[in-house]
This record gives sequence, structure tokens and C-alpha cells, in this order.
Amino acid sequence: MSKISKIIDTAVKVNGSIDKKLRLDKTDEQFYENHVVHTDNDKYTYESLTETASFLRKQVPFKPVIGIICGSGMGAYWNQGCLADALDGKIQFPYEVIPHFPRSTVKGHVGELVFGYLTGVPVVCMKGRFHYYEGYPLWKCAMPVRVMKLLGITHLIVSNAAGGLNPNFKVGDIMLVKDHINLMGFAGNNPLQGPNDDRFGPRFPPMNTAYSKELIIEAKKVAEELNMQDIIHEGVYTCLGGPNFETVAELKMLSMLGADTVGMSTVHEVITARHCDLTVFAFSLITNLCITNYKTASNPNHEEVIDVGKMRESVLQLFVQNIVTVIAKQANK
Ligand SMILES: O=P(O)(O)O[C@H]1O[C@H](CO)[C@@H](O)[C@H]1O
Ligand SMILES: Nc1nc2[nH]cnc2c(=O)[nH]1
Repeated sequence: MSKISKIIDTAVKVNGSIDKKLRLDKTDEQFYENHVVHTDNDKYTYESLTETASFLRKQVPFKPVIGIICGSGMGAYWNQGCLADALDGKIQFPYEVIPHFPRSTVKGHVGELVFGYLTGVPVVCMKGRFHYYEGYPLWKCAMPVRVMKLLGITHLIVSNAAGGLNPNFKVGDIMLVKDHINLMGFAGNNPLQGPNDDRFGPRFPPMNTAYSKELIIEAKKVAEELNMQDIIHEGVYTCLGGPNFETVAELKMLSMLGADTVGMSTVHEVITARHCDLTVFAFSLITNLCITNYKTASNPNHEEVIDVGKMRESVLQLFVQNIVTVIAKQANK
């Protein structure tokens, strides 16, 4: 693993609260090696992830209770305007300064772990995530979930940008994920593959209750309060490896299988989260409609995914903020 030679710690005063950003003073020469080598021997041990968590804990004076993964539809690509930017008393760790952390390789992807307070609740946000199509195995894509668990979170909020397969969905709508289809798992690829460490969770974790029913009910209430009820749906997400978008025949098949949205993330994060007993809430922002006929000539593209995310920026922030408040209230009962 790479050595962190010197970390620069910049403190900036924003709106009366101190924001800290940590960065390396030089390029990490082992970046490429760290990104490319993925043998089974490289798999994270409980001990190595504990090292990562201790590094972060030493520099963050509070314990986050909720982890939030900000995907492509929630500002992972923006320097400003992501939910993570709105935290109070932020402490930001670019992924490259965190021991054992993978690097974001998607062009324009920010790649930061941001600690701070959201409506007074201590949280940790991933600004950008790791995808299988970047060349990372699923266990590596999902490793931050275990780090956040070791840091003390009890709940995980996962957002993703996804294609809408359900014909009732429109671009800009939000689907609360009630279940997923682990297609990559059907092909024998799973983030929990390999020796199981019982300190994280059981060898054979159940997945029939992966998404908290209670939080879905609460999220619907939040949506009504925010007058968002017309754009909220509930449904099934499925993840493909990417990076290409799907063919018409593939989308027809996925629709028959019962998928309502299609993306390239989330499932392996949720499996890892449930394995270590985190309560999970997830939603898809519908950034494009899946094309299930041969007459449509337009193509899905990543730019429209980002544009729709920007369009929904403020409403999604409010939505997540209110859900965080609900979770914190439940925890304090
Ligand atoms: O799932 P997130 O990271 O939100 O992003 C989705 O959007 C990207 C494709 O435009 C892919 O990364 C896909 O997974
Ligand atoms: N696989 C997949 N991922 C997406 N992310 C955003 N839109 C899409 C899509 O249509 N398909």
C-alpha cells in the first residue's frame, strides 16, 4: 500500500464554521499500482480497514452516525453544489490522502470523503463512489461502506443516477429503492466473495429485508411535506457492470425480470452494508428513460445524467436533509 508522505491541512472559515481540507503535497507515485493490482491477497482485512478508520478518527473530532453516498445524480462530479458541500464544519479528505482507499478514476469525479453536520446531525458523505467499470473489483468498490461502519455509522443513505425502465417514470423523478436484482451476483460476482470475517457479519447474510421499510414510509411523508409526492415512486433497482449503456434487447429483458431502474452501482454497497448490519435507505434519480424500442434514435449519455442531477440538486438536498433529521429523531427516541 502507498505511503502518505506529507499531508497539508488547510483550514478555511466559511459562514462562521471552520472547514478543513486535507490534501497531499505531491502526486502519489503508487497511485497506478494501487488502482490496478487486485489479487485476492490484496483484499482488505479487518485490520487494514481499522487502520483507515483510525486515521480518519484521529482527525475528525466527532462520530458520524449516518453515511451518505452521493452518486452521479447528487453532485459526485461537481466542485460546488453537492450535498457534501452544504455540511457545517466540514472536514474533507480527498480519497488519495486516505490510507488504503481506492482513487476516483472517472473523469471530473471529485472523490472526497467529507465529514460534517447536516441539520445538526454528524454525517460522513462520499462525494463520488467507486464503480466496477473503473476496473475495481466489487469488494474494493464497496470498501468505504465498511470504513464508515467502523467509524460508527448506523445508517447508510445511498443515491444513484439511473435509467428509468418503468414506463410510468419521467426524467427527474425519484424512485425509492424497495429491492434490487443483483445481476452481477447471478454471474458469480459478489462483494462478499472470499473468506468471511465474522467481525463484519455472517457468512450467509439475508437480503430479503435489505431496504428499510420504515424509512421508505418516512421518505414518502418527507416527500409530501416537500410537495414532491408527484415525482416519487417505489421500485426495484438493478446494477450492471457498465460502462456501456444497455441495448434494447437487454432493457426488454430487464423489464421482464421486474427491474424499474438500471444503473451501475449501489447493489454491492447495499450488500456490504447489510452484511455489517447497517440500516439502508436508497433512491434513484431518473436521469434518462431507457429505450426499449428500435425506432428511437436518441442515445443515453453521461452528460444528460449530470445535467438532470444539477436540475434536481436543491430538491434532493432538501429531501436527504429531512430524511437525516427523521433518522436522527428515531435514534434519539
Ligand atoms: O450510480 P451512479 O454512480 O450514481 O452513476 C450512474 O451514472 C453513471 C452513468 O452515467 C454510472 O456511473 C451509473 O452508475
Ligand atoms: N446502466 C445504466 N446506468 C445508468 N446511469 C444513468 N442512466 C443509466 C442507464 O440508463 N443505464
